Amino acid sequence: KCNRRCRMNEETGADYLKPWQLSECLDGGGVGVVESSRCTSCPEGCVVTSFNWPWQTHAVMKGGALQKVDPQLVDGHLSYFLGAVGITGLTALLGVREKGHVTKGANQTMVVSGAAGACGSIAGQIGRLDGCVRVVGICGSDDKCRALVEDLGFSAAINYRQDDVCARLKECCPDGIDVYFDNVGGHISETVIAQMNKGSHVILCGQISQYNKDVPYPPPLSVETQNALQRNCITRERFLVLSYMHKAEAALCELSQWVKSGQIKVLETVVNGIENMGVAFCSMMKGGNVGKQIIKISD
Ligand SMILES: NC(=O)C1=CN([C@@H]2O[C@H](COP(=O)(O)OP(=O)(O)OC[C@H]3O[C@@H](n4cnc5c(N)ncnc54)[C@H](OP(=O)(O)O)[C@@H]3O)[C@@H](O)[C@H]2O)C=CC1
Ligand SMILES: CCCCCC(=O)/C=C/[C@H]1[C@H](O)CC(=O)[C@@H]1CCCCCCC(=O)O
Repeated sequence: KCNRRCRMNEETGADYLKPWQLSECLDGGGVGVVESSRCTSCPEGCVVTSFNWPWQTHAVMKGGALQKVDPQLVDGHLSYFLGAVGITGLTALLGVREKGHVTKGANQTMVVSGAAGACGSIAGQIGRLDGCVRVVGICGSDDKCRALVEDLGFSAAINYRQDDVCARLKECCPDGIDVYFDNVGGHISETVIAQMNKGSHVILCGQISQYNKDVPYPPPLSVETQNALQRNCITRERFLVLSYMHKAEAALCELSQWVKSGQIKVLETVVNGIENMGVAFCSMMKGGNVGKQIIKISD
């Protein structure tokens, strides 16, 4: 079994995230301020983040398990450390840079699936900043499509729940597709790959449409799509952000500058109060968020 609901299944084959345990506090990415401390490296008042932040209003945590961050990097907007200037931004930036082969002046077209989610909304903007002349997003509602084009500067957006994805891709990508940032997998990705140019590149970021299925990661493709990859010399290599953490510091500086200068716009769906954590989590699992899903516990 290799699905990627790593926190909600005993055996996923992923070694980077362990399942939540019954009767133990749930955890996830979090950021906050130290209220009192016996740790010299994390004194009172400093801002810290962790991938294993307990879902509590207050928590006693080991200093060694926390990463100190500089609020100036996000102009005080601390939730950005969980998204655009955190693991999400790193996934988008390093995914594009390591696997996308985006080249300025090469007249490339990028397609992003899951484009209005946390990673996709940043990845498309990075594609544009790095030199793609056209960036097309695929997502699940007209409101999300509007946000991609009007707020984030995508060239076009396709609502996969309503539009004919194949026909709309042909319209929006008249020169074919050179780079595909794939967050979702399944039939959407097979439709995109069928329109990819010779020597083009798939950034295999995630396959969220397949995560509830009992299939290996990455999930198998149809024979037709495998043939298209081979015939057109399309690369499709597995990408995991944790394999590139030695590049994180420089990448976070770059993301911070782009966010502070407004060249990257950040979308967040913010829900207030720890009592709404469960509702927000379930909404996120159904695509209810535009940009990063954030729960604000306190000021
Ligand atoms: N490789 C790596 O190192 C990492 C990979 N990831 C992967 O990146 C991807 C995006 O994660 P992230 O942006 O944080 O998550 P989000 O939940 O913010 O966004 C994912 C989006 O995918 C869309 N989606 C969900 N189910 C389907 C489906 N069945 N078909 C089509 N679209 C669907 C949803 O929007 P809608 O359907 O409305 O468009 C949703 O908003 C995931 O696959 C995740 O596993 C994340 C972190 C690191
Ligand atoms: C310990 C910090 C984890 C940081 C990496 C990360 O963010 C991974 C998160 C996964 C989570 O389990 C749910 C997901 O959707 C995330 C991505 C998993 C898909 C990537 C698969 C890559 C691979 O295993 O090759």
